[in-house]
Parts: sequence; C-alpha cells; structure tokens
Amino acid sequence: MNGVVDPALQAEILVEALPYMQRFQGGTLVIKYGGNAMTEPALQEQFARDVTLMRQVGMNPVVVHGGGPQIGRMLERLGVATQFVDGMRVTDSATMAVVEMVLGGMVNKEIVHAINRAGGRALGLTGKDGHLIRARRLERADGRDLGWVGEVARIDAEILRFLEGGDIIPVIAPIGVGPAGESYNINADLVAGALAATLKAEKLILMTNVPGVLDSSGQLCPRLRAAEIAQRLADGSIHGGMVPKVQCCLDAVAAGVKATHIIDGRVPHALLLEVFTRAGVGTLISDLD
Ligand SMILES: Nc1ncnc2c1ncn2[C@@H]1O[C@H](COP(=O)(O)OP(=O)(O)O)[C@@H](O)[C@H]1O
Ligand SMILES: CC(=O)N[C@@H](CCC(=O)OP(=O)(O)O)C(=O)O
Repeated sequence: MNGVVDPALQAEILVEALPYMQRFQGGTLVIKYGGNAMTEPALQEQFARDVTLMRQVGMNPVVVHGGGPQIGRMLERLGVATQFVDGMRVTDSATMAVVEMVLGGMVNKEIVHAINRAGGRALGLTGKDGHLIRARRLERADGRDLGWVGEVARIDAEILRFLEGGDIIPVIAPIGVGPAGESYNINADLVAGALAATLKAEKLILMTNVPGVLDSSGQLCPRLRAAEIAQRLADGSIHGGMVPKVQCCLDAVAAGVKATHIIDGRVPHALLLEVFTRAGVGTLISDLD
C-alpha cells in the first residue's frame, strides 16, 4: 500500500479495512465516476490511486465514467445548443459525434492515463469494443423522441472476464452499439447499473457531487432500504438527477448486487472510506442486514 494513499488515511484503513479486504477478495466492484465528481485534477489522481489499491488487494474494480459537463462544454465551444428531457440529453447526429469524441476520446483516456500513472493497468473501452454494450433506442412512454439516446439491451461481459484474468482495470464509456452498428448515448448511471447486475457485482458505487441521498431537511441518509426509497420518491424528497440513481440502485439490488452506494466524489478518498470503513461516507442502499 506504500505510496498509494496518504499516510494518515493509510493508518486508519489498516485498522479497519482488513476484514473488508478479505470479504471482497475476488469480488467485482462497479464504480460509476460521474462527470461532476472528476472536476479537480488532484481528486482525479486520488480516485485513480484508490481504484489501483482496490485492484492491488485482490478486488476487481470496473470503472464506468460519465462526462456530462465535459460534453456540455465542448458543445458550447462548437456552438451546438443542447437540451435535456428528464435528465437525458437530446442527442441528434451532430451531438452524438461530439458525445462519442468527448466520452470515448477525451474523458476515457484521461481516466485510463490517471490509473496507469497511479501504478494500475487500465484499458479504455466504449460499449462498441468487443460488443460490450448492445443498445436500442430509448422508447419513452410519452412517445417523445430523444434522438440517439439509448438504453442497454444486453451486456456481453466476456471481454471483461478476459481483462480480469489479465489483471487489467476496465474503464468504460457509456456508449452502446445498435443492431446496425449505430452508436447510442446512454446515461452512465444506467450503464453502471446494468453492468453491476450482469457481473453479479459485490457492489455498485455511484460517485456524484452531493454527499449521498439527503432527507427533506438536507441531512445525509447513511442507509436506505427499498421500501424507504419508494416512500421518498413518492413524497418528492428524492427528485431530479437522484431519481435515476436510486432507481438503478434498486434494480441492481433486485438483480442480486449485494450493496449499492451513492457517495460524494469530491471527498478525498471517498471510495476507500465507503468500502473499507464501518461508517462509510455516503448512502448505502441494500436489502441485506
Ligand atoms: N434527496 C436527494 N439527495 C441528494 N440529491 C438530490 C436529492 N434529490 C434530488 N437531488 C439532486 O440530484 C443531483 C445529483 O444528480 P446528477 O446531477 O444527475 O448527478 P451526476 O451528474 O453526478 O450524475 C443533486 O445535485 C441534487 O440536485
Ligand atoms: C443520455 C445522456 O444524457 N447521456 C449522458 C452521458 C454522460 C453521463 O451520463 O455523464 P454524467 O454521469 O457525468 O452526467 C450525456 O450526454 O450527458
């Protein structure tokens, strides 16, 4: 662990982390790294070191990244207007080209490079590589067409198993491939949820830029069960961008993922603190005791 994490945190982790490290040996952790959580280079470096450490102690981290703000900035520079419907970017052909360039070309390579610099071996993929993410056009109940916005039709995890055996950390951009080879822009939370379900992951961890799920008075909920979430969705205390996050956590739990977490990627070493300490730093959504 030397040189991988800050010395103070290293001491704290050594006391508490060993049982967790043993419990999750060989287990898969799907980590969604949101565009809003990756703003500062120093935090990105820490994230890369944390993921590398997880791999070094015998877990199988699989990184899925977002990049919404980065796509937005590039569209602005190019003078292309953008619009969201229920948190999904309306994606015409020109926008799709920019999404593919920013997610697959820029953000993906930045994260791959950061992990490699931290001592890990990362390999960047979009859902087109190895036909990892087969997608179809998102059909909305109201019939509104969002263009090249997709949903996951099927995950073909074979390529990930192959990488796992080669001690490689996959870094996945949320772009899917349709039946005719066309590209689809998929919300990164949904891709992470589908991957976690297919891989029967030990954990799904969504890293965002709020402390976790907050209650109506703004306090962090450290732990939530499915029934409590249904109630919070109904009373509106969970809304906006948090709705697809909790929904994909619920779907993942229903599909057999043991625990799902929503954490603040701006907290130093949030990932290690959530996985390796009893208290954690964010919201744990699970139906297990
Ligand atoms: N109960 C809640 N707890 C925390 N955040 C909430 C809640 N309800 C709605 N939100 C909103 O969800 C947002 C997180 O979703 P989003 O912006 O889509 O994240 P990301 O870009 O990381 O995917 C928060 O910034 C907040 O505005
Ligand atoms: C359909 C859709 O909205 N796709 C997202 C994909 C990136 C993403 O999900 O990024 P964050 O996790 O950083 O928000 C987009 O175009 O912004």
